[in-house]
Amino acid sequence: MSCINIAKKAAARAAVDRHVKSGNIIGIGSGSTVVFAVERLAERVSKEALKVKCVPTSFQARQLVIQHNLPLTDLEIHPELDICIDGADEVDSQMNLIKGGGGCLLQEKIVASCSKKLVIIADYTKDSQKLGDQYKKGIPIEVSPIAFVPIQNRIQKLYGGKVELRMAVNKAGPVITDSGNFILDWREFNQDINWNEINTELLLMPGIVDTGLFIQMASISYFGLADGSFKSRECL
Ligand SMILES: O=C[C@H](O)[C@H](O)[C@H](O)COP(=O)(O)O
Repeated sequence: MSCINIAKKAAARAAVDRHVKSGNIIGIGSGSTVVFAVERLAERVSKEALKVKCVPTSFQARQLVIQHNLPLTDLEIHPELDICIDGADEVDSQMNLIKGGGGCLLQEKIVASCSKKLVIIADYTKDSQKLGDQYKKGIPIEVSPIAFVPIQNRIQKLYGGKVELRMAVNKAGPVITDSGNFILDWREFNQDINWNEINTELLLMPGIVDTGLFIQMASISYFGLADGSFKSRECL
């Protein structure tokens, strides 16, 4: 296993072992790190007869839950969750996150907002002082397809940097999210920005469905290290 995967697995196991209890309704995030969390959850369910129900945050998460024979539920049946376990593309020193590198952010944010606790699992490369220190692919912004050009122009004019439409791989045209929208990636932004203010301003722009900025939503982050150990950071 690569160092990165060893680290992802360590963070995922720590989160599942420390936070999941029998009876929990759990939000299942998206991405490659969450795969290790679902594996560990399935292991605990079979070994400890742990009773849990899972709310997926994406098509990928739903498939993962189904493949591991974990009980599925949704926000209509369980609008309040005990915990949501999810990955991140970057975590800053204030526990602000960039998410959506894999195209999932809207459903992740909704499920996280319904959870008592958002637990982030990530490898050591995601642990930053400031957003943009290490993650260079930009801040994902989910937009209604008809609005992508006006939003692109408005963000560049107001805040600078470069905003690009995310293009699909193995399909002509843009990435379409699980909710049928486009994704803009905002790169080369000013890192000393007040993310809370900017996020609020972005969310007020008609056409922006949501942003990959998760401001002060996470309760704790687990960062796996290359040797299989981990460290954690809690929200102050
Ligand atoms: O769109 C994807 C999600 O926000 C992921 O949670 C995030 O990109 C982290 O994914 P990974 O665990 O693969 O680094």
